Amino acid sequence: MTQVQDSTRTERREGAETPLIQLDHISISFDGGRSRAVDDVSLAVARGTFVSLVGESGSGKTSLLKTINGLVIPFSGHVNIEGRPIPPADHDDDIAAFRRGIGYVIQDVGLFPHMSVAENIAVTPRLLRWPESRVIERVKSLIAMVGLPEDYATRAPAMLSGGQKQRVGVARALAAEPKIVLMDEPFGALDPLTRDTLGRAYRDLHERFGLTTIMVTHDMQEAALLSDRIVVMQAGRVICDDTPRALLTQAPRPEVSDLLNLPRRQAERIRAMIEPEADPR
Ligand SMILES: Nc1ncnc2c1ncn2[C@@H]1O[C@H](COP(=O)(O)OP(=O)(O)OP(=O)(O)O)[C@@H](O)[C@H]1O
Repeated sequence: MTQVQDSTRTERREGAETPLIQLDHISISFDGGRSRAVDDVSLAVARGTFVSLVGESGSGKTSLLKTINGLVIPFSGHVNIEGRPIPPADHDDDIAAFRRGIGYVIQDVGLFPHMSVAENIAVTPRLLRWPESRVIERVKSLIAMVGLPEDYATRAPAMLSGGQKQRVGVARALAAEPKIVLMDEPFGALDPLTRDTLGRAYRDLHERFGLTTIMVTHDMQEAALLSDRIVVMQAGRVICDDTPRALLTQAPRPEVSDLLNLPRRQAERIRAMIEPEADPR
């Protein structure tokens, strides 16, 4: 898990079958077409792949992510999941059912404050009218899988730390056995150690459940350590789409190098504080 993901695994997956998620020439505009937050982006994601969307603030990552669960409607272009278009936004029941099939984890996890941890995790299975025994079993196993003690099931969200809330958020997103999980800066508000631990725990769940995950992150190290594929966006366009290994070993364009090299430059600056003679500036 702490290793850079092997590119051969991704290539095998990418070639194996029809993409689970297909974005074709997606453009997004919030002002009726005068400007574009996302500009003609196409992306095919094979089943089982973990993709990170990275890029500077305002580059269109969140907007693009939200087209996959229909929270943002593209100005032009098509989104297909398993070869089918997503239901129209005005078909309330269809779009609600469709969204229940996609896990969604956001930075401010948005747990229902009046519900316990277990009740929060159970929301979607109950909406889907799972038998209660199955709901209870699922909640119990997810609480264990995300690394929370069993007796936290009855706690209110207000009694949890940020990292614990985020674990509940992950459990809730996985509760109804989605095939696809979308994550928007899921671990962004956490301290670096918790962030690393939770990221690796999530990657294990991604493998275990055979998920297809798309994660927006600002952290290139996190993207490199967790993903099979990194998509770099700039000003609404994709400027790079490759495996972490390829990105780290080949010479990408300068905008991408800047993002990739930041952790190394920071490490060098810290080293220079300790050993002034090693100052790279
Ligand atoms: N609901 C909205 N209404 C108007 N403009 C929006 C809306 N959502 C996003 N935008 C604009 O679209 C552009 C892309 O925003 P988006 O949130 O997708 O970028 P991002 O790469 O996810 O940024 P960040 O990393 O800061 O979250 C920005 O210029 C933003 O201001």
